[in-house]
Amino acid sequence: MYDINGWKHVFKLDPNKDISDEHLEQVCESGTDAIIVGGTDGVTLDNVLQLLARIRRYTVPCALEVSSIDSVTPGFDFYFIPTVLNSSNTDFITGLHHQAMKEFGEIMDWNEIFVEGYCIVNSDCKAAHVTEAKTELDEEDVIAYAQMAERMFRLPIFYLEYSGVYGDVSLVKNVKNALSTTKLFYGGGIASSEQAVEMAHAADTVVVGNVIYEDLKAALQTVGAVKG
Ligand SMILES: CC(C)=CCC/C(C)=C/CC/C(C)=C/CC/C(C)=C/CC/C(C)=C/CC/C(C)=C/CC/C(C)=C/COP(=O)(O)OP(=O)(O)O
Ligand SMILES: O=P(O)(O)OC[C@@H](O)CO
Ligand SMILES: [Mg+2]
Repeated sequence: MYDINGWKHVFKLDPNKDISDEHLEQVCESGTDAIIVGGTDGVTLDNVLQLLARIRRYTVPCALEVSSIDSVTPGFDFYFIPTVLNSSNTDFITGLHHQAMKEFGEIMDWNEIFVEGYCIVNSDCKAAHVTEAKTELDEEDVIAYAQMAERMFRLPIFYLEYSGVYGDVSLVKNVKNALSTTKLFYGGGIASSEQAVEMAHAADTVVVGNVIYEDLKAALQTVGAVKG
C-alpha cells in the first residue's frame, strides 16, 4: 500500500540484525502494509543496501527510516526522517537534519519524504540513550508533544516509541484522541496477536520490530490479527 495514511500494520527490520532468506520472504509476503528499515545503532550504507536489495525481491512497499546521514541511499519508496521532540540534544531535533539538508537538499523529493515527530517514552531503550530523551513524562506532557507535532509543526506522523516494552494502551488512546490529521504510529514490545490488536485499536499504525527476530511465528500472526 503506497499511501501511508492507510497503513495499519508495518514491520520494522533492523539492518544491523541478521535475518535468513526464508524468514525475510515470510515477512515480506505476510500481507503487512509496509516494511520500515531502521535501527538506532550499527546502521551502515552497506547493511542498508544489502537489506534493501533483498527486500526488493518482493512487492511490499519499503521505507528507510534515516538514523545516520551516511546510510541514506536511493531506491526506497519512502524516506522517514525522525525528529525526537523530547530529546535534550538539539542534534536529534534539528541539528543532523540541518547538516543533511546542506548535503541532500537539492536532490530531495518531498513527495517521498515524511518527517516523524518521535516521543520516546521508554527510558531504557537504545534510542532514548542515544538521543538523551527526557522520558519522565506524564500523559499531559505526551499529549502536548503530539499537539506540537500536529498543530505547530504540521508533521504527518507522531511516533510514540516504547521500543522494547509494551506501552500504556490508555495513554496511546488518549494521544490518538488529541490528534486529527497527524497519524499516530505506535511501536514497542508487541509480541502477540492480542497485543497487536489492542494497540491497533488505539493507534493508526502499529510497528512490529524485535519479535521478528525472537519469535517469527508470533510476529507473522500479528499481521492477520490486525488486518484480517
Ligand atoms: C540519495 C537520496 C535518495 C536521498 C534522499 C534524501 C533524503 C531523505 C535525505 C535525508 C535527509 C535528512 C533530513 C536526514 C536526517 C538526518 C538524521 C541523521 C536525523 C536524525 C535521526 C535521528 C533522530 C536518529 C536517532 C535515533 C532514532 C530516533 C532512530 C529511529 C529508529 C528507532 C527508534 C529504532 C528503535 O531502536 P532499535 O535500534 O530497534 O533498538 P533495539 O536494537 O534495542 O531493538
Ligand atoms: O522492536 P519493538 O519493541 O517491536 O518496537 C518497534 C519499533 O517501535 C522500534 O523502533
Ligand atoms: Mg529493534
